Amino acid sequence: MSLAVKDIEGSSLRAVFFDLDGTLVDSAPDIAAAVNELMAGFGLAPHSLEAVRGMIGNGIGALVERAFATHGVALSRQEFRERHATMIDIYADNLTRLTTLRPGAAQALSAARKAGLRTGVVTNKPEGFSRIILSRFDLLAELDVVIGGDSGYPKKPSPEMLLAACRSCGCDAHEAMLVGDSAADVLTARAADMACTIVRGGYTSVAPEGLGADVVIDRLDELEARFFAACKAQ
Ligand SMILES: O=C(O)COP(=O)(O)O
Ligand SMILES: [Mg+2]
Repeated sequence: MSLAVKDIEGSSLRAVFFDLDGTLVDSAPDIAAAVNELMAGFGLAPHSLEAVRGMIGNGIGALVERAFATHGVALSRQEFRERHATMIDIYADNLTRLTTLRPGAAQALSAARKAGLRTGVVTNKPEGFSRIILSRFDLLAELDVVIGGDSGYPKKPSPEMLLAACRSCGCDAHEAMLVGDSAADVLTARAADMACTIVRGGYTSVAPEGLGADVVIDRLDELEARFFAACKAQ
């Protein structure tokens, strides 16, 4: 266990930031439906839900590239721009049709608030889409900050989005934790010198234990007893 996690278990935790896709929400079914509508438009076969889960986490652009590359199609810059725009249009109409909240997500956020922590979402998904999804699940009001892949910072695994979330919550990286589901999240937290917890069952091709996180949990509502309770006692 890293020094950072030992510290925050000792109640110096002031903020908790969550990844969105695969962490707070299971959005892969809507993303897969949109990707497959895009594929069909180009006469390409649909991808399985499992395959699409493996393409999520580095932004919609990376997802579009991977979806075509898996069919052996390399896109020119112009083709990429057009298909990315089409994907955005398709997905915009289907953000919460099949998407569900991951178990314990709402409980974890409200427990963090009750413990007096600042809260945020740091995701590679566009910020506007993220806000719509969070609002649909009544989570937007529980958040101090939402930073998306188009909010003006380099995407995860660059640490900038996470550091911007810290600034906006008035805390230091050592006083915060990132809760995520994938390698991108662990790399982002490491680059920001922040503790990282991974929740099982998200979108990762590597087993959660192999990602190098400080802590691995089964469900988000484990965060309360593990980390937030000590803050409440302060
Ligand atoms: O890849 C995306 O668009 C978003 O993924 P994230 O919420 O896991 O960062
Ligand atoms: Mg994720």
